[in-house]
Amino acid sequence: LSQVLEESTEQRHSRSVVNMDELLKVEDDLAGNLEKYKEQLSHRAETIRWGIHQMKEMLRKRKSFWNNPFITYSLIRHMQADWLMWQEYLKKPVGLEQLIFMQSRNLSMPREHDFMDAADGVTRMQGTYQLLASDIANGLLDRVQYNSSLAAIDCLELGRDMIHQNYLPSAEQWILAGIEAYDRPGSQMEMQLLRGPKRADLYNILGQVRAELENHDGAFEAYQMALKESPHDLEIYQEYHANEKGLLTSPEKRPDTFKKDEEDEAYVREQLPNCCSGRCEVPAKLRKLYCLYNCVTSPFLRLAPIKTEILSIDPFISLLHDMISPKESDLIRSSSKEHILPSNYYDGEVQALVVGSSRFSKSVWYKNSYSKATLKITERLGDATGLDMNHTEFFQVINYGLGGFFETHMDLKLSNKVRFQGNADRIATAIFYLSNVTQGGATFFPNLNITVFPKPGSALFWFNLDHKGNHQIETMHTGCPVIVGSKWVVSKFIKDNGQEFRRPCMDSKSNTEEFLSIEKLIF
Ligand SMILES: O=C(O)CCC(=O)C(=O)O
Ligand SMILES: [Fe+2]
Repeated sequence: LSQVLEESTEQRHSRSVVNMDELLKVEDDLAGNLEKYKEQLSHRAETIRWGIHQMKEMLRKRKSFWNNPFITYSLIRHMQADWLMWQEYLKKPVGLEQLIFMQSRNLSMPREHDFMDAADGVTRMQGTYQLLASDIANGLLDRVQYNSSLAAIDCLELGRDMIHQNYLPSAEQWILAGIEAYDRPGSQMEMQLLRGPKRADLYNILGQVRAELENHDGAFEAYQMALKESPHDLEIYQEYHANEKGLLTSPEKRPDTFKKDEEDEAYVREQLPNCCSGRCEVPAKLRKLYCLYNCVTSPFLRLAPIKTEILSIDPFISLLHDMISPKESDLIRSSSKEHILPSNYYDGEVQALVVGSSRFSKSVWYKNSYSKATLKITERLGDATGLDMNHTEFFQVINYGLGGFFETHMDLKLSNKVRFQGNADRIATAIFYLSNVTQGGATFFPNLNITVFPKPGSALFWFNLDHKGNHQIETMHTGCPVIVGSKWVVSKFIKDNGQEFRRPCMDSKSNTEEFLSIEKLIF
């Protein structure tokens, strides 16, 4: 439990963009701190330059007037005292203050798991939207070209992450993208050359990956290139030599493994549905659906009907428009920033709440009465759905960052067996969209091929249970990875206990007079 608590209170920088401004502030402070170090160094260089100049001047004079007693005196004084002073001066460290400042910021710096989270975000995005490593590295994301790119070191680290997870074909593509990044203008900066990786390092790792993939030809070629870049590197030479021998002993090569294998590149494709991009065909039965003004589920709606799009009739899924104003969205987003923590979920295997890999986001729960904005949207949701908002769970404000997602799941908590013993479950779900997402981040129903892209102000609403109280398995859904942007949603789970008079249990849909819930629109 202590581990869970510790994990959930940690920053987990990659799981949301909410605290990105804090991170940018730390980066800004650190750069300022380094600048101070630079100034102190230049000041010191300036002092030394001045000192040398003075000494040379004096030396010239002393050489010409060496027999002058004053000169002799001053030389002795100088040699006895000034050089001691210089020793003290050189002993005085430069940058100690800046080092202490840097160390004081260590706690707010991203940790290794943040870095791994970020790498996971990129590969999840890559897999879901079927992106090529070289495209991502060049800023081409799911057919949209951005004015940004990854440096060789970023590609290499992603390649290493793939090696670590044993996804070698994908690793190969990332390393190739890294080699390509080297040839981009501006990439040969002194700092980059100093920090590495060197081109030879990239070719060397490429050789290792290809050898592992039993692509000996390719490995040999990579080592050759590595040696060309760094001819005196013994380690590379040994690898090269080993492969040369390997080639001689196994003449039957497998040239096809050397080919760029796009299938393998998107290795995580299976983990998430591949229609997050919304380009999949919608089933025929969903194509003829319609929109209408709802003025029936509450008397207030006669004055202010709610624009409602029916996305599916059975199970009932709808998109409700103008459900939350920009001002209310802003209020909820800004007030949640200080409370939001890495999202957790119940893991059946360990029987505990965990901050794990099924959800990459940050979130916080709020009562209906938390603020004016939550009170208002509670009321509006009650009006729009006809359900009793006294029987709901708290609102959950969620923010998704880089590659942020919510793995495919059902919102239900109980099995059919337990549900009918009087325990409350989630009869319906509403997801309010509080922001635009530049790219990606749809809510997707894989069993129906319905993809809903966040539109600020609208709310997605569906029933998780049918009229007899059974699971509606088709309502299984995914929060698709965000490609670019920040996704803000508020979810609301509506309990079944308490809705008996709004959405009564029924055997057939013929008896609908007493029906108050939103399905009244379609029956
Ligand atoms: O963020 C989304 O699109 C889905 C969120 C969700 O499924 C949930 O909160 O249960
Ligand atoms: Fe959900």
